[in-house]
Amino acid sequence: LTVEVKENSPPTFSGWVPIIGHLYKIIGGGERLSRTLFDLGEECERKGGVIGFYVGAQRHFVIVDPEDALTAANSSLSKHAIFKQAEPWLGNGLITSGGSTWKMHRKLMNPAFHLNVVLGYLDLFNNQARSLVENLEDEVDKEPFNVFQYLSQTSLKTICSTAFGINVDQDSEFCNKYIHACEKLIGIQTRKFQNIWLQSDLIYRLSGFKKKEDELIKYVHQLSNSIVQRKRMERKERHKEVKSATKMQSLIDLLLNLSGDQVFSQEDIREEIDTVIVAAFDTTSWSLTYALLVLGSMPEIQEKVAKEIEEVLGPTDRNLDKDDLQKLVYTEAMIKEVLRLYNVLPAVLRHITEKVQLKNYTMYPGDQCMILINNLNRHKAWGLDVEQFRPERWLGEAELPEHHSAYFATFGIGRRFCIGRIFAMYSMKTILVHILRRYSVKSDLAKLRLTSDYVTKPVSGHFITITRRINVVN
Ligand code: HEM
Repeated sequence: LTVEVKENSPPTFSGWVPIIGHLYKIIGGGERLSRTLFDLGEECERKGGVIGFYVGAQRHFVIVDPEDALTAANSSLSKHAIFKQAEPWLGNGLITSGGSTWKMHRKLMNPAFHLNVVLGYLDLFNNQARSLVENLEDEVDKEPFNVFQYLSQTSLKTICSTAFGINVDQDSEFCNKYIHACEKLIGIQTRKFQNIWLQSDLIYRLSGFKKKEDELIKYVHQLSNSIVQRKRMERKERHKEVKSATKMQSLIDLLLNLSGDQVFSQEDIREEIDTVIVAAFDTTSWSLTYALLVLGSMPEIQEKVAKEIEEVLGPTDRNLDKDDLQKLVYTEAMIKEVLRLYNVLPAVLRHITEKVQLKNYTMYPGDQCMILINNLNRHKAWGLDVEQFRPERWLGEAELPEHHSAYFATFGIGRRFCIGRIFAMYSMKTILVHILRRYSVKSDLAKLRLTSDYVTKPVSGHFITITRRINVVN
């Protein structure tokens, strides 16, 4: 009835009890999970950067030490047990797979996320941003509203029209239901992980969760199936095998070409589409929501961004191009600072398959590992003002911590870092510029309360108001 002490074990998180370990600290809903993640991070920092957290007898290494985090992320590429819950939905897509499948798929899919491919989507980013700004007209000078509802539609339509080449602009109702279904699925699967009795097939069925989950999965698979069908038909009509050996093909063309070569099965393609869609739209739209919340509460920063936009784009309503994106340095710094302080994914989670030597401790096969992004992003190496929202820190190398890849973990760290990072940055920048060119935003960040459904999201305090800017061209 004691913790099994393996060689080189880290200190144990407080509150361990026999048999269940710390399990009782995660049972419940999202706010409970959020609280525990926060406590884990705090205690881990106090105890030197690595601690042990036990879900029953299952040991988790909780890591906030940047050097150990990088070692762990690079030497353990298999995903944590929580991702098992998502397999009926995402199968063996990039997020859930490990080992040789992940290695092969990642290598083959990398070219579709290359900078030049993303730059080729700029017109589509602009189109989606324009249509968002038009839709936001309904909210001008009105009561506070939930901007996530608009941003999630835009982010979903953006990923569909770019990486998958299909236009779902007219299907707003389907998009709404799709977004809602993904949110529900992530919620159900996180609760299943937290509340261990739900992991019994019998109880899961009896609780009604299984039926709900099956219905939701059937619904979301409609989109990936229809993407494959539509694209296959299009290609047939055009007699066009986009056999380009170049790096410039969209993800759907790349996947369909690989299926023609028998490298990817029909199932593999569907799983990768489902994976990329949810990985892209949910993270991006919450990050944009946080950006607007921050700007709405910090008028001086909002005005600096607006001024830069006017200087770079001039008094026109034109689309942003590649050069504009490069010139918008303060806007980019502001987005990075939002991502640093309001990271949407709380942790990088891994399953340990081989012995891994950290600085002072050893992880063994069968252990799980939880690298806390929030704590890395707020490491003392950022300086005394680490908690302060200060975009200027991104404007010169001198202000950034040395080796800052491990201190900025919002997109993950090590070899499994986010494949869509460039896509995310460019699409978010385009959307924010279009919004801020036309509107001023107001919000009250002090009221923000967060929860964790694996994705960190607000439960309250996230509504904004908008007014039209004076002296803007459009
Ligand atoms: C602000 C937006 C985003 C954030 C904060 C974010 C964050 C992350 C994080 C933390 C990981 C996990 C890394 C790990 O497990 O080590 C990840 C993985 C991934 N992301 Fe993103 N992401 C964002 C946007 C996107 C976009 C736009 C796409 C696609 C266009 C995308 C596709 C993926 C995929 C497919 C993976 C799995 C990669 C792998 O394991 O090889 N993400 N992302």
